[in-house]
Order: sequence, then structure tokens, then C-alpha cells
Amino acid sequence: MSVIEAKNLKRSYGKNESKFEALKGVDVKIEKGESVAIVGKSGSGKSTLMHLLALLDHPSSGEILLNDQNTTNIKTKELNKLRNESFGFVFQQFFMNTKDTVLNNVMLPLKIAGISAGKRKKMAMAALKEVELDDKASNKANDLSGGQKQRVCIARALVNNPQIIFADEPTGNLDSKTGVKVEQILFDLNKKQGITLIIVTHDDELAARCDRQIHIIDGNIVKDVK
Ligand SMILES: Nc1ncnc2c1ncn2[C@@H]1O[C@H](COP(=O)(O)OP(=O)(O)OP(=O)(O)O)[C@@H](O)[C@H]1O
Repeated sequence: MSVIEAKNLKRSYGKNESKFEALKGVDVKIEKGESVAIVGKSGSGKSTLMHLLALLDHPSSGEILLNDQNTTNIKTKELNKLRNESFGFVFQQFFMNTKDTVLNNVMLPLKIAGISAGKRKKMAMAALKEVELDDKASNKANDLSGGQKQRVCIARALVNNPQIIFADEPTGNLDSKTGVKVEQILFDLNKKQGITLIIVTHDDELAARCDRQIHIIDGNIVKDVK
């Protein structure tokens, strides 16, 4: 059974003369536990595809199936819940509340899910332990190094036991040594916990470490290598 599948996915931006087709009819099936790199030149449609798969955006046409369930007609509130329960996100720009503590940042998805305060703290501390940052729980997120910030984001991504972690250039803002450490954490989660990994990247070495490389040119998948 595929964990996520796209059927004839199209996404255009703008209207009339300024209409631009960023995805032109993509079919892809991703199996549970796979690690997949989405690669291609700038502007090829990688982030568009990732945002659609992650249910952060709606396609112009086509379908996304999550665990064989068609997501097309799911209402916004339910979709937000499904996304929060099923996915974790790691972005190049970290996206966290830098004024808040590390612990509060990691607990956020659990708060949204309505999990009790005591349980939230336990789960967040366990996730921070996995990325070896439990000793920084009460620090302000701003006071961490770039690599530590990205590890906090990974802890936040895995805290709700997601089926899939989506990572958009997760090592793009890190020096190569720190990037390798962050990569290792992601691949360990994939191998040891079976979390499906979908990574958008320009980094050939990172892409090569994935089980599969999906190559996009001008809104089409042109090569899918396993
Ligand atoms: N909101 C938008 N409005 C109009 N055009 C957009 C919008 N978002 C993306 N595009 C266009 O769609 C195309 C695909 O964009 P996308 O961000 O998916 O590319 P990408 O492969 O992720 O690029 P990069 O590697 O530079 O992040 C680009 O030509 C981009 O200019």
C-alpha cells in the first residue's frame, strides 16, 4: 500500500495571459518507509509538488491519496487535523518561534492536537532526546546554533509520530559538517522508525543517499530512479 499517491496532479498560478503551469500532470506513488528525493533545477516545480503532497496547497486538478484515501473533498478543518497528525515538516529557514523556549516550540504540534500539558511535555522531551537536545529544553530557541535549531525542528517534526516527514532543503542553511549530522538524524528516523522521508533538495549527495530520486523538469517528472 502506498502511503501517498498523486494522480494527474496539475497546479497553475495566475490567470489568463499570466497563467503559468507549474505542474503539468504528475503521477507518483510513494511507499511506506521509502526515502525519496525530489530534485530539479530552480523553478522546475519541486516545492509546488511537495506542498501539494503535504496538503499545504490545493491542486488545480488531480488527486492526492493518503493511505489510499482521496483527500480532494476533505474540509479545511479536517485537513488541518490530518496534516498535523500525519506529517512532520522541516524547512531550510527553520520556521520557529525564536522568542519562545525550545520545549514550547517542540510541543506546538501536540498543543494543536489537543494533547494534555503533562503528556505534551513528556513527548516533547522524548523527541528532544532523540536529537540530543534535551539539555537545551528551557533555552530560548534564538540562542541556539543553526544546526541545533534544525535539530529542534526535527524534534518538532517527529514529536507527533508522523507517517511522513517532508523536508525542503533541510541542510541548505547549514555548514557541511552540521548538515551531515542533521541528515544522519533524518535517515536514522527513516531506517529505525520507518518514517517515510520526502526531501526537496539541490544537494546531489543528499539526494543520492535516498532510496529514490524523482527528477522534475518544467513541471513534469522526467525520471524516477530507485
Ligand atoms: N505563488 C506563485 N505564483 C506564481 N508563480 C509561482 C508561485 N509559486 C511558484 N510559482 C512558479 O512556479 C514554478 C515552480 O516553482 P517552485 O517553487 O515549485 O520551484 P522549485 O523547483 O521548488 O524552485 P527552487 O528550487 O528555486 O525553490 C516557478 O516558475 C515559480 O516561479
